[in-house]
Amino acid sequence: MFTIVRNLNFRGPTCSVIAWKCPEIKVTVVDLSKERIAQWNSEKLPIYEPGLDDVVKACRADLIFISVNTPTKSFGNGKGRAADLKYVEGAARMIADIAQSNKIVVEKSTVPVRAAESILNILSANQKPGVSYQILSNPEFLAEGTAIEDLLHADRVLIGGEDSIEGRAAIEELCSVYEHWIPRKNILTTNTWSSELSKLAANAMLAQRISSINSLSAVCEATGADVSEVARAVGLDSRIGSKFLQASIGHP
Ligand SMILES: NC(=O)C1=CN([C@@H]2O[C@H](COP(=O)(O)OP(=O)(O)OC[C@H]3O[C@@H](n4cnc5c(N)ncnc54)[C@H](O)[C@@H]3O)[C@@H](O)[C@H]2O)C=CC1
Ligand SMILES: O=C(O)[C@H]1O[C@H](OP(=O)(O)OP(=O)(O)OC[C@H]2O[C@@H](n3ccc(=O)[nH]c3=O)[C@H](O)[C@@H]2O)[C@H](O)[C@@H](O)[C@@H]1O
Repeated sequence: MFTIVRNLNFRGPTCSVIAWKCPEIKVTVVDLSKERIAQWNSEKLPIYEPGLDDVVKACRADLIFISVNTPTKSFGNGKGRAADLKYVEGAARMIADIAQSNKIVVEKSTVPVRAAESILNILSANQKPGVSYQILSNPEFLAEGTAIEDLLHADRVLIGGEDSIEGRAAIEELCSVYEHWIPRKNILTTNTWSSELSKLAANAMLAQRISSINSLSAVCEATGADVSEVARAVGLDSRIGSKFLQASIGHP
């Protein structure tokens, strides 16, 4: 999915929040799927959605967000484990094809570390004269069901980029969008690989907590302890914290 925001490109809930918080910015979502386009055009989603062709042809974006799906590979090396980057690579080829001026390409999809390098390789291999690229990593931390709340009151926004004059300028450009509603102190800037890895590390640590409390719930059953009492007692330790300590196969 691409979204052009006064010359930027974004994903669903994120771009809705940007459209709301940044009235001077024009937000346009682009998706390969006609069905998705129709959904964005439906009454449920409050943003205007022109067709993919028009947007691609008129692509004057300065910032382009790649927020495409990164499913688990279903064949080849890493089958059943690794992320399939074919949609990310397809999006990069599309950008290389349409770019007429310098672009900041923002990697919003959840990707393996150094995916930004693959994006840059694709863009560089198809680079036109007078067009240069900066790649930023800006992982999404929202959870489904609380997307808007997570976006509006994000604990932090993470932006990773190249440590160069151009890289830092690109980071600043993206910071200026988020600063419409996120306090600057909550916008973290890092190098590209730290940002990519932090997203995977956050997901892994959240999963570990659920996994640990679920294991403890088996111990509770065997011993007569009550897992919610244990979770509360453990979570009140400020070093541990109370979130993500609900044992279950998935709570509502
Ligand atoms: N959904 C969530 O709660 C979160 C998702 N993420 C990550 O964000 C990324 C996107 O996730 P979702 O939005 O849930 O996936 P999704 O599968 O719902 O949407 C991806 C969209 O990208 C479109 N697309 C694929 N290639 C394209 C191209 N070249 N040009 C234009 N559109 C293209 C597809 O048609 C699809 O509609 C994934 O990497 C996911 O891991 C990260 C955090 C939270
Ligand atoms: O990278 C992603 O895709 C997202 O993955 C998770 O989000 P998500 O999987 O949508 O939803 P969660 O709220 O994390 O819940 C995951 C599952 O764990 C369960 N859960 C959660 C918390 C808990 O204490 N116990 C528990 O069983 C939930 O019921 C749910 O079934 C992370 O929370 C997001 O920050 C991240 O952006």
